[in-house]
Amino acid sequence: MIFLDMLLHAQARHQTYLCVGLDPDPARLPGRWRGRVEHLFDFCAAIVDATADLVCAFKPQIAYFAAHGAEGQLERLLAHIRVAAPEVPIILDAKRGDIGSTAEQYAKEAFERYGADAVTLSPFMGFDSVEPYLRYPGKGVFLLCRTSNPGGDDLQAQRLADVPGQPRLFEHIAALAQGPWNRHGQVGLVVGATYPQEIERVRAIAPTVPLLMPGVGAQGGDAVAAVRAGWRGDATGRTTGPVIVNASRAILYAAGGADYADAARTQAERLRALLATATQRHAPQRVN
Ligand SMILES: O=C(O)c1cc(=O)[nH]c(=O)n1[C@@H]1O[C@H](COP(=O)(O)O)[C@@H](O)[C@H]1O
Repeated sequence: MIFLDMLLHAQARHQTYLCVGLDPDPARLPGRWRGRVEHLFDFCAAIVDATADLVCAFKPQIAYFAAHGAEGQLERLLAHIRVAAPEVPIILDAKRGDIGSTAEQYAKEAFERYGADAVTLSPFMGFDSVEPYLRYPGKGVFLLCRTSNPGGDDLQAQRLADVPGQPRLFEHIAALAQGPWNRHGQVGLVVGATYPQEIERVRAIAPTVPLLMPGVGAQGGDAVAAVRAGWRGDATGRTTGPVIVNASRAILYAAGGADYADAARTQAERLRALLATATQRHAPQRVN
């Protein structure tokens, strides 16, 4: 199944906009696993098992594994998600961006080595740095647009004097993602839940692309405002502009002891319910 269909199907089936980010920090592992890199997989797999029916995506962050030479555990984790939650798409958070020949290798890593359904990318180097990922039919890419961090403004809010209307950079990225860069419906955007006004603006420019919205929980973003700004549906409640709200630390480290997976589930349930209030008239349509 292609990424977008998987996403909409998981959203409808699990009645959720929640994505759990898998960012395992060895220093924050529970109990006797604390500081022990060899337990990154065990920790994340338990989180996956505890939350699989509450999410529309999982988003493993590659740096949390690569920093410790634990890519093998990341491979095992993706394989585990496939078995434990075959209906849930996996967004590999890698934020790659490089010339075409190198991008081909990164695309191979994301889609062939790890078997992800989508990947996060920086659009900074232009379309030829994104195109190698789009050669994988049905796979998704999420371009950084208006990121969740305050420093995102440094570049993303700058106006482009040579583009008609002098849009801000993030607005121009949104227009590219909705239009010329999105030849086969594979492109989405990353917009921080910390900036609902900018989400509103991005949605006006890019009405149908999926929006990945990190920044709730630890970064203090307003989850409900973000969904209200980003989600679009028709009169029947069918999603026409999907949103995916990511939370990592708020769920992973909801408790520091043996009950960490139960606590993660409780947090995920709370956040899922909160997100549902944002589109109360139109919960994702249920499918079997
Ligand atoms: O691409 C991302 O996922 C991303 C983009 C962005 O603008 N801000 C952002 O926080 N992220 C990622 O989303 C996750 C947020 O983690 P928490 O703040 O713990 O929920 C991390 O994995 C970040 O790398």
